[in-house]
Amino acid sequence: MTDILLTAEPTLGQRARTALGRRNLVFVGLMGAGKSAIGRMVATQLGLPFIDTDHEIERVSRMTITELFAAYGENEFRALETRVIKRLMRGGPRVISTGGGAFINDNSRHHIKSAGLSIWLKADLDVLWERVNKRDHRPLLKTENPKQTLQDLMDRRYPVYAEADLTVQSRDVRKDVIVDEVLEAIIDYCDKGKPK
Ligand SMILES: Nc1ncnc2c1ncn2[C@@H]1O[C@H](COP(=O)(O)OP(=O)(O)OP(=O)(O)O)[C@@H](O)[C@H]1O
Ligand SMILES: O=C(O)C1=C[C@@H](O)[C@@H](O)[C@H](O)C1
Ligand SMILES: [Mg+2]
Repeated sequence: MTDILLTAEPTLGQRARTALGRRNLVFVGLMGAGKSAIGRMVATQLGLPFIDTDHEIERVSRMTITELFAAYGENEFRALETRVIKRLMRGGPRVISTGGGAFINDNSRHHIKSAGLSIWLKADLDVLWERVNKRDHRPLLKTENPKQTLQDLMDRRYPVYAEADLTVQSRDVRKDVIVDEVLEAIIDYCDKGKPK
């Protein structure tokens, strides 16, 4: 029994955890990419706490994101989002899923880059649309043509998300497939530059 334990290979999650070290792992990408769902599962595999910035903003403000946008507008929301991200990046390591616009904001992106390994969950329009059109709690998509709005956001934001350290393609496959690809990507990225 003891022999089996001593010779067991580390799991993908354990290898990724070692590679990550003290850094936070920060998920970025558009609404519906899977930052919250995949982020939570990755945190479990890494044995790290998970936090979602949208939830944290709602907790500290005691308002929903929709109420915040309606009462104070997007600029105030972004300022609050930056403060929350700055605070979260000081602690850790943990897995942090950000709201869709967080990495686009210069200040928030700066804080993320300074203390985190960022990972972009990239998805094409049809995958995103299929996921977000079922619920209507996203203020930026309350437009005449939300699918076109999503396309416009992709056009504007994808060049900025591309600045993330890692990219994993989010698509219509089981979530654990994406989780494993995230863990592999962390290991590959952190092993780069190490002598073989
Ligand atoms: N690989 C996947 N296969 C099927 N469904 C998925 C997959 N990844 C995520 N989903 C589902 O898509 C929906 C949107 O995912 P999620 O809420 O995690 O996106 P998000 O990136 O956090 O979006 P937002 O920026 O709006 O918070 C959820 O219902 C989630 O369960
Ligand atoms: O893409 C965005 O700008 C947003 C995404 C959501 O996660 C929320 O943070 C909010 O609805 C704004
Ligand atoms: Mg989310």
